[in-house]
Amino acid sequence: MLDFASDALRRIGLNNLNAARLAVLPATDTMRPMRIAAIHGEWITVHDGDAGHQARALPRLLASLASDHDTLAVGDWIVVDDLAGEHWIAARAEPLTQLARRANDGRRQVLASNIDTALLVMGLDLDFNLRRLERYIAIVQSAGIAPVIVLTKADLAEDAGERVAAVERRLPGGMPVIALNALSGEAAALLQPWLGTGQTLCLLGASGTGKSTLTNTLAAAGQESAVKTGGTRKGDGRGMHTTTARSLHRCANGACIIDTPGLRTWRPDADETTLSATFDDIAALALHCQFRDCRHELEPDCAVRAGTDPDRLANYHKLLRDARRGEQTPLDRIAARAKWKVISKAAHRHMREKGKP
Ligand SMILES: Nc1nc2c(ncn2[C@@H]2O[C@H](COP(=O)(O)OP(=O)(O)OP(=O)(O)O)[C@@H](O)[C@H]2O)c(=O)[nH]1
Ligand SMILES: [Zn+2]
Repeated sequence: MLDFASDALRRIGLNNLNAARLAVLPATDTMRPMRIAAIHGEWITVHDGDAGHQARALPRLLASLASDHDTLAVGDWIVVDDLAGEHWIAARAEPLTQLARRANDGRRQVLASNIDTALLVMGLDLDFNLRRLERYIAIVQSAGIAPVIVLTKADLAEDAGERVAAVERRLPGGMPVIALNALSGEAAALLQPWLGTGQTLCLLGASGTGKSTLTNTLAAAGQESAVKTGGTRKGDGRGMHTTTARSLHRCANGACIIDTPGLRTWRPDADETTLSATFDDIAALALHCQFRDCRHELEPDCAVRAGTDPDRLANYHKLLRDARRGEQTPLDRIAARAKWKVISKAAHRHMREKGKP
């Protein structure tokens, strides 16, 4: 039986849903539940809430994941076995969420697992791009992760109020939009609703928008509250560490932040394939379309149109168009428009001729 009673695990993000998925894994007395905190090739840093350990994954676990086009990722909950003094990852709990992208070689690459909330960080100063923000939202939501829009540098921007209003107008109602100064301790108070025990967050956004600054501020707030409540740690005597193990940071009220190099360098507007990867359901249906190169627009016997919510499909088409446009040069764009003109003229002519007696 695995032991989940430990507060230490809660501090690195264990919640009831994850615990339930860990509980169904086959486990022996020598196994302990832990979380993946960093991956460097074969060696994986696993954390038990008190300390990090270096571990490797059992080959049969890797093989079974690979056969499902899946891999281990930072944030995964796992059970670790102690075999002759070495740590081995024996099993992985089915992740609640996975943020993935399609690698250059076409393989699915999981960037992080079990993230509840993504803080989509955008600066109110220079980096202000609503389109990119919408793309982050689409990808994050399609992965089952809740987006929270965080507009940093509220202290620097003169027209902050106007820009916040512009974001709110553009996004669907009810989407949280928080403007703040990432350097100020106040940031933790504003984000309090998403920082509860057992919550895991990640920060996504362009370079220089304040992700590190905000992570440090939230982690420091966690430290303060631990001191305030008299929280001392038994064991290794290293004191309360904010950086748990490279990419897993503890913050206020028991939430934690995943900050891996993969997430840092990932951009939602990278390419078309990244985007398609987040619409796995469409990719799966597309295998059953009559035409191999079906675009799921007007083609006959399209399995995607038959099996997908029209609204979701429209959104998918729109995001793809945007992605392509982002990759086009101005000349490409003119050529694409000219091509459409020719096609629509031909279609009109065809209709007119068909209409003749
Ligand atoms: N005044 C002010 N400065 C901020 C705020 N947020 C970030 N900064 C500053 O902006 C600069 C960039 O912030 P970072 O936290 O390094 O940005 P980042 O998103 O982590 O950038 P990368 O590491 O390149 O991805 C730093 O000099 C911060 O001090 C803010 O809300 N107000
Ligand atoms: Zn189709």
